[in-house]
Amino acid sequence: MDRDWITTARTLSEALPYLQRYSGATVVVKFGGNAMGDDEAMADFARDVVLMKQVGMHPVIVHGGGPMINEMLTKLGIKSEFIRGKRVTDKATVEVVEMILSGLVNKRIVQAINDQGGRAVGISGKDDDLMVCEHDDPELGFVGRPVEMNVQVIRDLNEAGIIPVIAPVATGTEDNETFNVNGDTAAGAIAGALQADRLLLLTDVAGVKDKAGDVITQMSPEQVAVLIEDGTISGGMIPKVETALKAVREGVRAVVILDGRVPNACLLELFTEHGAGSMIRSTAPRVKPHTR
Ligand SMILES: Nc1ncnc2c1ncn2[C@@H]1O[C@H](COP(=O)(O)OP(=O)(O)O)[C@@H](O)[C@H]1O
Ligand SMILES: CC(=O)N[C@@H](CCC(=O)OP(=O)(O)O)C(=O)O
Repeated sequence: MDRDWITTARTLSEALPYLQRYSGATVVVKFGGNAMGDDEAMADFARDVVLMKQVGMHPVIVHGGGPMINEMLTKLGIKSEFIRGKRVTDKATVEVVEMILSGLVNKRIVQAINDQGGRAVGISGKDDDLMVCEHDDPELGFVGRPVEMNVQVIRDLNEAGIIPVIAPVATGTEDNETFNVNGDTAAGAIAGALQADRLLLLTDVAGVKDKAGDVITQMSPEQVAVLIEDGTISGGMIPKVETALKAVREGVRAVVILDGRVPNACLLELFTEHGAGSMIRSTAPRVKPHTR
């Protein structure tokens, strides 16, 4: 028989313990704008997500779209800057953010999943008051810090066989304000509220790197604090690791930061022993998040 088929059958067979372990598991996947790539890469990602659902997991997709927001802001002549990995967001900027994230990016992912035979529904943090925010830091403007999570809508979609695709835009606690939420922060808050089994943060690097540039495969919360303090972790990696720490404190079993540009990144992480990237697990007692 053709050796390729034998290898395929063996690979499927070797996946059995992982399929059993993750049956019924909730896995929140943060799909970063830099990890998205072209239509083919998007289709690959979508196929992994549909496969996860098919084998009995509950994948929940929270996406970013920073590069797409940058492109539109540049076209419109609106300047933008980041502080500790978060975009300073004024009124004009938050309108562009909502348009790009809830519109363009969200629907592209929804369509890609549906094209692979899945049933995806796109929502934002505003739908059913999923994510209610307060101002994160006054100098960031309309950047939200989630303070109340209402994740029943996600559970309902999961149970109905639907894959939720969530844009990180949220409602404020007063005046119907719209908040721009960092995609990692939103994914962490959703994973915490769902008490997810895994949070995968897909990005454009192989994982969190140490001073020498080598990926750190397992990290403790104490180690992360030191690496931020001494500047080894900077820019967009700061909200990622801060999210990871908060999520494990809130009860997420493990968070993995990995390269979403690698083909079948999610499947490699979940269904093989070749899981790559940096894993952060809790050592501290769990703190229940505020959730409905
Ligand atoms: N210690 C580090 N290890 C890996 N990446 C780092 C580190 N410190 C800063 N970074 C930067 O963080 C980036 C990932 O954050 P970001 O660009 O916001 O990704 P995404 O768009 O996927 O959310 C990497 O491309 C890298 O430039
Ligand atoms: C507050 C804040 O920084 N919001 C992000 C939201 C999008 C995002 O997080 O996109 P990536 O995951 O692709 O970086 C922004 O405006 O870029």
